[in-house]
Amino acid sequence: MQSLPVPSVQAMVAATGGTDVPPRYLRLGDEAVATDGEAEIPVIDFQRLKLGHGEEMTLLHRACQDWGFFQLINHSVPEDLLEGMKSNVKGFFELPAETKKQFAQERGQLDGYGQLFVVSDDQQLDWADILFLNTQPVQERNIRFWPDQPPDFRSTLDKYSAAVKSIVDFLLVAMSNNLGVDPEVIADKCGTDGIQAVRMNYYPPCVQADKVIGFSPHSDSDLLTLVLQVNEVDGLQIKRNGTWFPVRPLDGAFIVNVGDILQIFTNGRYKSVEHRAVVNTKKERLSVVAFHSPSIHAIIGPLREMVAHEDDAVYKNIDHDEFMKLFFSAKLDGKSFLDRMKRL
Ligand SMILES: O=C(O)CCC(=O)C(=O)O
Ligand SMILES: [Fe+2]
Repeated sequence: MQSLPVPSVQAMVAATGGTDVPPRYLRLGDEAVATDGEAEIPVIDFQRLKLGHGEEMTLLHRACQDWGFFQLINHSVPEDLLEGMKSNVKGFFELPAETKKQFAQERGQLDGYGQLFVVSDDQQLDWADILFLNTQPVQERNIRFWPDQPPDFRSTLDKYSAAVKSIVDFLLVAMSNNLGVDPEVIADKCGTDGIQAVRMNYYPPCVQADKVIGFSPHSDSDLLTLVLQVNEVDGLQIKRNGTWFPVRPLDGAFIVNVGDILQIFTNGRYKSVEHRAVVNTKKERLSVVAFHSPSIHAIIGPLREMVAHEDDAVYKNIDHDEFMKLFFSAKLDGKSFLDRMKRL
């Protein structure tokens, strides 16, 4: 795994609340967490997509261009695997703090329990109950940080991550076809060492839920993110045309976010989605978020096939390694990070 900038003491204290890892919410002040009605979020049926239905392909293309976001009706991950993943994640967060701390992140690394990857004094912390694990490439796994409790946590995450990755691989081929790009182009960027990381989020309830934020507005830095909501508590919101909308996941559906790298690869044709998470006054909320990125050795920049003339490139070319370091040292602030990737 690449090493990250070493966090300042101030950032570390902010990130961990000292030696403990207590829930600690970021107050919003007068900024409201209110949303505005419901949005008709695109729903894509994975089965129909696999069967090559033209309508579903068109829907997918529109969703990526206009929303950067859709729900994916899942027909591929078996129900018992989804349920197993949910119960293992719940089980982990219910363990005593002392037990969870055995899997605490180490400085400069991403894997493990906690928020040490908050490396900038400027990047405010939302809350601290996170377990982040690199799941692909397999040789980059740091099993030392994979909980061995509940007992089948590791084997379940192993199966779940493989199942989710194959959905993403399929979606990237369908998207390439929609864009008129040879699917091999993105496949080559991922190579045999495309990155997948799974972040498990636990948002404790907060009596002043309307005055705090669970996860600050941001877009994901990757190609595609698949989110699984673990319990019945909603909290994810997306921003569309300047307005925040709540997301109510359909039963058995994944939420799919277009990430910044896909926006960059497509030179802005596909748009990453700005989103945030709010919390509940009485109930905790849990989510499992799987991020998918190219190989760490790939160049991040507009694909040649997406740029008619060199001058049309909106974004610069940057090493993935450097891109990640910049991302993890930046403040979570809507889509401002992506703006910094623009050519001058
Ligand atoms: O908890 C959620 O639903 C979303 C979390 C999120 O956006 C993330 O982990 O990047
Ligand atoms: Fe996110």
